[in-house]
Amino acid sequence: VLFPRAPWSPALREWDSRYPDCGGAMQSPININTAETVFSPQLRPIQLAGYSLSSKEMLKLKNNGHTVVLELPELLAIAGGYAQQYKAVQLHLHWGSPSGPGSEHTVDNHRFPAEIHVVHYNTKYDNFKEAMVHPDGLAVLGAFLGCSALTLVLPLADEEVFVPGFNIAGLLPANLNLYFQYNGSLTTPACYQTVKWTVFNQTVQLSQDQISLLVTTLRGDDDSPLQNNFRGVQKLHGRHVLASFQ
Ligand SMILES: NS(=O)(=O)c1c(F)c(F)c(SCCc2ccc(C(=O)O)cc2)c(F)c1NC1CCCCCCC1
Ligand SMILES: [Zn+2]
Repeated sequence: VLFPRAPWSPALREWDSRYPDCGGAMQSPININTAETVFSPQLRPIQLAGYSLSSKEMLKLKNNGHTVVLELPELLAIAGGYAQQYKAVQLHLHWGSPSGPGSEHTVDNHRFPAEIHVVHYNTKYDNFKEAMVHPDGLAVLGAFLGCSALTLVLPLADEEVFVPGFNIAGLLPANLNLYFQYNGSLTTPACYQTVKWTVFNQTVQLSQDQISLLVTTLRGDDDSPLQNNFRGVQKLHGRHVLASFQ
């Protein structure tokens, strides 16, 4: 296991003592206060390469006790919007419960039903384990999941299933030009402060029954329902959030 099981109650401060970066000054997620974002016209549209996978590719979908993870082939890459090349590692979700939303980032203190993270690593490093400890090592594309129709294959099984490849770009908003960008961290121990975050402004639509199916079907480590797997928002400590739009 890469990281010991991260206890999801945000109240637990034990992360900081066991993982010093978790108490650092560049932590994620954050609340994005749109009145304080800095419009940066030099931010180019995010471009995805290799995201449309043939159904001959089989992808492992697993419940790792904290979230549902879809492992991605390194074919997928960010081809625009970042200064260096990043290749995909995996995507996973954060969600709430039948009684409340569960995105990790908030916008003007609004929490969305759920949030998808597509994690990539900088190809100047040999692999993501090497990359994740370097400040320019990781790039995560985050998108808010709203409520309307979307066909998202989710593991109803507890452990792992294989699903045929599909167009992973369909899990991200249609408009990749409107986004926020800031320097932050992994939102789970060891909270490495090595992530350049892109959070899209447009939400991706999911059907309500699929959201509720997600939050009630997956089981956590101790077989309790896996819900509210989001970390509380962290202080900016003087960081600026850039916006690709006004
Ligand atoms: N939002 S996030 O990107 O920080 C993130 C989370 F918030 C996450 F909660 C997770 S899952 C919790 C960490 C974990 C637990 C078990 C296993 C396993 O048994 O294989 C693996 C990982 C999780 F996997 C990730 N992303 C991973 C972080 C771990 C290693 C870096 C590269 C993959 C992205
Ligand atoms: Zn995440």
